[in-house]
This record gives sequence, structure tokens and C-alpha cells, in this order.
Amino acid sequence: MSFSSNDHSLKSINIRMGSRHDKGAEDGQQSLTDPPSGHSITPGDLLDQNASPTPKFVYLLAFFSALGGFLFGYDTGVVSGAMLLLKKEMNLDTLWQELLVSSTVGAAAISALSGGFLNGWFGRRICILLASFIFTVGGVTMGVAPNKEVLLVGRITVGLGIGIASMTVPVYIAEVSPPHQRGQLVTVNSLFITGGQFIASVVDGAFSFMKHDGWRYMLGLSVVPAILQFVGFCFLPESPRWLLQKGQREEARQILSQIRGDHAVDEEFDTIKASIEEEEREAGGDGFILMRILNHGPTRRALIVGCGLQMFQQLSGINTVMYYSATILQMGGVRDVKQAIWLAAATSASNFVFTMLGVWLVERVGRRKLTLGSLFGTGLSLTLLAVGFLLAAQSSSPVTLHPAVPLNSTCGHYEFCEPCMLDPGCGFCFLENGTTVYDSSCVPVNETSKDRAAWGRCSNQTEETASPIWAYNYCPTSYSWVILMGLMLYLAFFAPGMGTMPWTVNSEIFPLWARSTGNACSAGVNWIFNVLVSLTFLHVAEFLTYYGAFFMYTGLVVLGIVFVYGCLPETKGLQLEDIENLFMGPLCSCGTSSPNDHRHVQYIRNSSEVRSTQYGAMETESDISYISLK
Ligand SMILES: O[C@H]1[C@H](O)[C@@H](O)[C@H](O)[C@@H](O)[C@H]1O
Repeated sequence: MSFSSNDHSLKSINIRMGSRHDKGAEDGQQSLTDPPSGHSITPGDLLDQNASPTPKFVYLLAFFSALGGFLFGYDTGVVSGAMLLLKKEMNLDTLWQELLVSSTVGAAAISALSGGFLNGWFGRRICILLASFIFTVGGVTMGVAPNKEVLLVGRITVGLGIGIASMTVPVYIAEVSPPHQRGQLVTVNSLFITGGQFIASVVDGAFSFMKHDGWRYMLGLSVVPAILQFVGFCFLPESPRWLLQKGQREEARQILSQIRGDHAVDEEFDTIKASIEEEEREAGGDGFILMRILNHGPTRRALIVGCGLQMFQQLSGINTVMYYSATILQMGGVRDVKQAIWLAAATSASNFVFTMLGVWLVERVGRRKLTLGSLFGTGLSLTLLAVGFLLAAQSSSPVTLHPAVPLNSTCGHYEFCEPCMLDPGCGFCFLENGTTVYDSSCVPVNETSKDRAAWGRCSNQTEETASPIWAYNYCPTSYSWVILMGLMLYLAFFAPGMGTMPWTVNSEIFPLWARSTGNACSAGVNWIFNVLVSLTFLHVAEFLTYYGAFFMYTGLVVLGIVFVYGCLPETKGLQLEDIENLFMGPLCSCGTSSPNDHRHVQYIRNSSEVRSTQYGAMETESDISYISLK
């Protein structure tokens, strides 16, 4: 017999065996420590529902909750297309445009942080209902907004909904899913996020022809999934884990049986119950939850890992790349705005399609390998993007015409397109013949609409092909194919891993008492870094140039690789109640706290007599002799 000490897994096995034994004794059933003669119990037996097909009800729950992810994606994605129409119709200046975009993300950060309290107190179901109600109110407000102020209120309202949904939905799905499918089902929520972004870009394209009021449909249509989710959740149950934590045992058992279909739920029910008691005992029952998380080693380490993952997700620059895709396409010669909108839809379609790959891979390769592989590819693609921008900058078109510009403008100083476009006050006005640029000038941008110059040839944009082209924020280049390839590769690598795993992993690494607060903090970190990265991008580009900015993101991704390699354990296939054990050791164990694929736990009866194991008895050496870890 061989035994390698792994007191963490022993502790959890101990909980299960002990509690199962108690139950078996009470009900006069056979206990787990009393397997049929000659049968050795494997972990598979312990989680026997793992091997069985998932009842359809779980899919239904996952679908209705993931509508929250859809709304998150839709409301964050739809605004770019709506803005093209809004800025003309409401005559919005840059400040208002930025306010309407960033207020949603800012509100999401605040509500995600406070959502932890709501979630722990009122439960997952009420929070999802609340989020869909808020989404509906926000959608109606935006759809009927008579002016920009009301529109801003609508954008802030949907932001509040997004924050609550973003932290509640993954937790709810994780808590109702069977362990062997948890990763996949939670990752479906990310699929719905990118699906929402994709549908938003299609809706943007479809309504872009409606110069008057098109934006009302774009922004207002979000009420459809919001109402669907609200109605659905009126009939769907609360998470049995949350109910058990609140002491509502009978309801919890009943819902667990309903969710698991025909499968016996005693085992799972007892495991959850025993570990709630154990966890509460270990972490100390009283006090402010965030303080308890920080004072208790395993949860403190889980919080660092969860927040770190969310931070690196945003520092990888996803929203810059998505936002910037239309400009990248313009650089490549797509000058028609309508065509650019449709091609931007192709970018979000790729993000969506590659997220599907993540859903497929998560239970096959596991969270750790998927995240590491994704980060590695993301880093390489960012390097390619940076090299593309570098080549474009080095072959930047010269300024050939120097019209007199006002004294207070810097635009007259530039000799090349590159520094001209990096100056937020200027744009590049040029004519082209095939790929040759000629008659080019650097002129001030119109304060109210960046789509045209303040004066001169490019101040009156027409659709005619012979008229000069106005390039704001970009330069024409023949290296756009390198950048485009970088963009596609970026999405292919980012979406399946870094786009999805931070949400999935966070939903499973916290013990029940810390789950709401832990997820609130990590989702809050995600939204805060989302605002930071999107708001700073243009300034960073101004100081470091575009290629400098993308090299900087590459550097941040390298830091992310070190962090993930060092600190992210594998959570695949484990019961939620076991995952805390992975954080018992030091913060960074380079994956060694992951369950070892080759180690097999066997429970062997060493006598024909039925052994009555008591709760906690396995900690003595003689008891351990009943287990062999190969
Ligand atoms: O996981 C999502 C997804 O990758 C989205 O495409 C992105 O816009 C969000 O910021 C992110 O949290």
C-alpha cells in the first residue's frame, strides 16, 4: 500500500464519508464506508451523478441565467453603433460621447462590488430577478429618452444591471451544475456575453440606415431578453447551496432533487451541508465577510487568484482590440462607414465563435492549461499587432501640403501622418490612387464631430470617391494585413481561455460563505480595469505610439503568464466543496496543488466486517490504512 499525505483531500473525503455514514445510519441505508462486498469505492462512486447524463433542467437553468451574460454583452457592445447615429442627432460633443459609453461600465463596477452583499443576503435568484428588472427599466428609459440627460440615466441603469448579473450568474450556474459539467455550463455564460456583443453589432448594422431614431431600436431592444429572463426566473428555483447555507434544508433538498432529475442527491446534499459547517467553523462565524476572507489563508489566496485573473483579462487589452477593430479595418482601406460597421460585426462574430471553442475545451483540457495556452497565444498575437503597427509607423505617409493653420493648433508642425494622427487635435486629409497617398495635409479635427476636419477640404465629407479622405486616429498603410492577421489571431487565442476562464474560475474557487463577496470583488476588479484600460488607451497611444501600446500589453500578458503559471490551480472535475483545499498550501505552487491525473484514490475494505467509520476518525494512522493513493 502506498500513501502520500494529502490531508486536504483527506479532509474532504472525511467530511463526505462521515456525513454519508450518519445519513446511512439514520435511514437504515448502506453507507459509503460499507460498500457491497468485494467492491472498492472510487471517487467516481462518491460523485455518482458525475457519470450520469445531466438532466435537461440544468440546461434550462443555465440558459435563463446566461441571458444575464447576453445582456452584459449586448449593452456594452451596442453603444458603439448607436453612438454613430446619436452624436449626429443629439449633437453630442466628445465629453458626452465618452460619458454615455463609460458611465455604463463605471456603474457596473460599483454595482458588482455591492452585489456581493445583495447576493449573500437575498440569494442568487432574487439578484438575477433584480438585474433583469433593472435591465428592463434601463432599456425602456433609453428607448424613449427625449434628451441626452435621460439617455445617460438609462445607460447608468443598465450598467447597474450588468454589474449584478456579471457576478451572480456564474455563481448561480456553478452552484446548480454537476461537477463534471460545471466548467462547461459556466463558460456558456461567457458564450452568451460574446453572443450578446455579436448580436449587438448585427443590430447596429441593421439599424444604421435609420438616420432618425435608429439608436432607439438599438438601445431599446435589450428589453426583449430582459423580460424573457425576468419571466423565466419567476418560475425557476433558488440555488440549493445558498438555501442550505441559510438553513432552509427541506427546500434545498427538494430543489437539488428537482435539478438532478432521477439521481440520488443524499450524497451531494450531505457533502454540502457538512462542508458548510466545516467551513464556517474554520473561518470563524462572525464579522465582516471581506475581513474574514482576508484573515483566512485559503480564501485570501483564492481572492488574489480570482482578482488577478480578472485584472489580467482586462490588461490583455480585449476591449481596446474590439473597440479598435473598426479603425484597424479603416487602416486596411475599408473607408465606407457602413462596410466598416459590418466588418466590425465580423470581429465580434469571431470572438463569439472562438468562445465556443472554450466551452468545448474547458472540461477536456482543464482551466489551467486552457488559460495558460490562451495567454501564450494572446501574447504572440499582441506582438504581431505591435510589429504591424511598427511597420505602419515606419512607412508612414509624408505630409505634402501645409495649409495655414491657426497659431494655437499643433497640426501644422507634423511632417508625417504618424505623429499627426497621434495628436488628438489633428487628423490626416489625403487623396489616394490605389495604394499611393498624395496631396496630404495634417489639419485640426472638428470639435463636435471627429468624422470631419474643422475646416478645409475634409470638413465637408461626401460619399463621392474622388473627394479627399479624412483619417482620424489612423493612417493609411500597406501593412494593414499584418495588423488584421494579428487581430484575428488575438481573438482566436483570447476568446476560448482568457475571455472565459476568469469568470468560470471565480465562480468555483470560493467556499460558500465567501462566494458572493469573493465574486463581487473579482467582478468589480474586472470592471474597474475595463474602465481604466479603455479610458487610457488613446493617451497611452499618444505617449507610446500604437506599437508601443501593444508592446506594453504584450508585457502585461507576460506578467499574466507568470501569475497564472505560478498561482492558478486546476479545479476541473472537483466538487465545489473540495476546491478550497487547493488553496490550503502556499499561494503559488506552480500547479502542484492541482489534482494529479495519475493519482487514483481507492477505498479498500480490509475486513469482511462492516466498518463503522465515525465523522473525523480518518485522521488517525490506522484509519488511513483503509485508503491507498496510487
Ligand atoms: O469575458 C468578457 C468577454 O471576453 C468580452 O468580449 C469582453 O468585452 C469583456 O470585457 C470580458 O469580460
